[in-house]
Amino acid sequence: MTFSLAGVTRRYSVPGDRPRPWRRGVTRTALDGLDLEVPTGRDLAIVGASGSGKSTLLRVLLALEAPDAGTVRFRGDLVTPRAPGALRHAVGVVAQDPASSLDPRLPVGASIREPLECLRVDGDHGARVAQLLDAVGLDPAVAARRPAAFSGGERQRIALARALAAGPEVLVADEPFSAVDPTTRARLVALVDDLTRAGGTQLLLVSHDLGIAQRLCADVAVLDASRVVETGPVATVFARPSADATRALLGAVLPVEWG
Ligand SMILES: Nc1ncnc2c1ncn2[C@@H]1O[C@H](COP(=O)(O)OP(=O)(O)OP(=O)(O)O)[C@@H](O)[C@H]1O
Repeated sequence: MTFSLAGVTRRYSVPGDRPRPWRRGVTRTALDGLDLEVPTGRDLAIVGASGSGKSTLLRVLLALEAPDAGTVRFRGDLVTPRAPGALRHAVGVVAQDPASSLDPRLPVGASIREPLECLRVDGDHGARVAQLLDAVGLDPAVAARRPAAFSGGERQRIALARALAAGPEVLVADEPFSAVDPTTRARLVALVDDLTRAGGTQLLLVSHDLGIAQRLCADVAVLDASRVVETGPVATVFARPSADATRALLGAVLPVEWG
């Protein structure tokens, strides 16, 4: 198994709605005894309504946050924020908001180079940055520019280049195609497909778009109210959903009509 999550609960304390001095903190349960197994080599899409816990699941799975209860294992080993083990080296991450993963003060070439330096990857880092920019369809000469000089779609390409820089075994991507127009999105989806296949990289994708989930992943996990309610091969789950939440997601896809 690449990841195994057992009985994972994650709660947040947030200020209540009432004005002071009556305000009391309330607890929000983002993950509630969640179980999930991610077999090695099977690309997995995580889908679910807004607020179902998808981004929290990724943060806990990446050992960026500790669960309040339950365990997270990466290739059989227990991982925590203090002891992430092999996880940090093996996984590349594309955040929901590409702007947030790129330092606005750094030229994008330096941002892409950073994981190569942090993980002490051998070889000519300048040549690797040029190769990565080329692979995501950008002119290597743009390495000297800062993120503000790029469009949203270009920043997503740069974030992808950075996530793939050190040749990760797993790419974890949280809604990486959300901030772009449909044509750019289709190009980015094809790019992720090509680059993960070429590098033998396993993909773990959070997406609101069921079509993209189906295009890129073999398996799907459906989240509802802080738990995984259904998992299996995408084709089977979408053709014969067993959970109400899956049926609701499938029913909410707007058909395109023409002619
Ligand atoms: N840092 C936080 N502090 C307080 N509450 C949080 C925090 N992060 C998440 N939550 C709450 O946990 C629940 C799950 O949030 P999460 O962002 O994981 O959902 P999601 O499925 O990724 O949603 P979306 O599809 O809208 O991104 C929500 O009720 C959210 O408000």
